[in-house]
Amino acid sequence: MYINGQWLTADEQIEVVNPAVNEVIATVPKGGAGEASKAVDAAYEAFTSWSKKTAGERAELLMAWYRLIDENKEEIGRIMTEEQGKPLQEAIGEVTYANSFISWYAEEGKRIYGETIPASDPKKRLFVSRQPVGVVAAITPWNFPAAMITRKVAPALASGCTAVVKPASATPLTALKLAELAHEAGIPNGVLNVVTGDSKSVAGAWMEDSRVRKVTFTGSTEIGKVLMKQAADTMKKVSLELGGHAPFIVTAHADIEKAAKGLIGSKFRNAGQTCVCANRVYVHESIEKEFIEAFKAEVKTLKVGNGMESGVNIGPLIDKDAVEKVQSQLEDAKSKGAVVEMGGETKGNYVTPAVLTNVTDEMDCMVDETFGPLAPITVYRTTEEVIKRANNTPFGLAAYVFSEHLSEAIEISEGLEYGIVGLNDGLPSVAQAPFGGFKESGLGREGGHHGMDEFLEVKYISLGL
Ligand SMILES: NC(=O)C1=CN([C@@H]2O[C@H](COP(=O)(O)OP(=O)(O)OC[C@H]3O[C@@H](n4cnc5c(N)ncnc54)[C@H](OP(=O)(O)O)[C@@H]3O)[C@@H](O)[C@H]2O)C=CC1
Ligand SMILES: O=C(O)[C@H](O)CS(=O)(=O)O
Repeated sequence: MYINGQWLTADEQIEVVNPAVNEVIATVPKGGAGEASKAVDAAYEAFTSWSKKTAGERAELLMAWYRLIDENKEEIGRIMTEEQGKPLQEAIGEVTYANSFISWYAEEGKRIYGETIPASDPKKRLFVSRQPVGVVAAITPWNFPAAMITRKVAPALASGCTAVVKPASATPLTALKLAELAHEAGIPNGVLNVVTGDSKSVAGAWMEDSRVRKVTFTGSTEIGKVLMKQAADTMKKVSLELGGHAPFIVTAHADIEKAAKGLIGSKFRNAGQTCVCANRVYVHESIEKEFIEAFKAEVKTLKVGNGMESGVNIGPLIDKDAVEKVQSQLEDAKSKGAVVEMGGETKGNYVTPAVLTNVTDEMDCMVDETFGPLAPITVYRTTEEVIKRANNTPFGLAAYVFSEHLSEAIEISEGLEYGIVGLNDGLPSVAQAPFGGFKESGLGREGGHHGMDEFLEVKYISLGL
């Protein structure tokens, strides 16, 4: 654990397992409520001086961190592949993606503008400023061990906030490496703290602590709801990036090859373990066979294996529970009439990319988040039908539409109840754009100037002359 610029241990340890080979590769301290509170002490103490630095001074330190991360991206990538499983090139790509939040927010921190408001009383002047909220608690998932941390910590620190971070227990090593580089970059003690350990004890202590003014979480909707309820006791600001169930719509006017490649990118990134992965595919009946053949041809090119091997596209899932969930959805779909066109074989934590056809909305994979390499394809007939079916879910994070017909594409995009729409684009996530969901996919946005607002309080100053 990295608290107040110090590396701390604990009596108990948490084992870190390489999902590719199911072997323990490291242990990290199992912190609890005591360490959690110590981290808040440090962050609270550091807040005064850190928030009084100029945005330019904070930006310089963030960019020093950025440069060290960039210089070490291969090493960080290897750490990530070994603890999370994603192929090395994809892991290095995530480090670059994670770093883009640091560089983007280092600059954005210099643009936290206020405003003056014309007074209705000539003897008054009205001002509005935006100030850092204070100590931020960030709780992050295992599927993007670097990006889900910097997507929170970069805007928090750039705005003048300080942070306490609890990474997923499955993937703490990446977080600790990022902390080591932050220390080396000269980010002052207490500004960034990383506590590894029992999530309920660590997060529980943070949620009860009134000094923590903001909680930002990425993970399951189930845990997001727990945190939202806990936040109410001390009225913390809340940002939640939760589960998804993305529809992927291929219309009669789609560029078939572009759609097939777009689905490969959306569905099989991180072996299907992202909250914005296509989870159900709706293909217009008129192009069903043509699209399925094009998609299967692309799937055949995917290589499954240990992420450290060159040329591997699909690594292992995070653990056996994840494999069992995919297997369960596959068996359920088959029992309800789905045809397995290819894939779905399992060995250890590996699952070969599966393509299902003859799918109906009653199958579990069309309702529950898969978080694995399973592509269920169903057909639709009208635009009205597909919008209705695509929206028939409690989730609302990402959706995809492939159509070369402008008015059709706009009509569907506008009709979808989702925070992110990939229009002829299977990979929409970038640092400069707002990422977040409608409905039970979350609250708030990360990325872009919207993502900075999550760490700011608006203050109105009325000056009597
Ligand atoms: N919208 C988005 O951007 C994303 C959403 N997700 C969603 O998250 C799920 C998969 O990720 P996964 O990591 O398993 O999600 P979880 O919600 O189980 O875990 C996320 C984080 O929350 C912690 N946590 C678990 N239980 C509690 C608790 N009771 N109180 C406080 N913190 C807790 C975990 O710690 P520990 O590891 O120690 O248990 C981990 O750090 C999927 O539903 C996926 O869709 C995932 C990534 C991105
Ligand atoms: O954890 C996730 O799934 C990420 O939010 C997806 S993305 O931002 O990397 O697209």
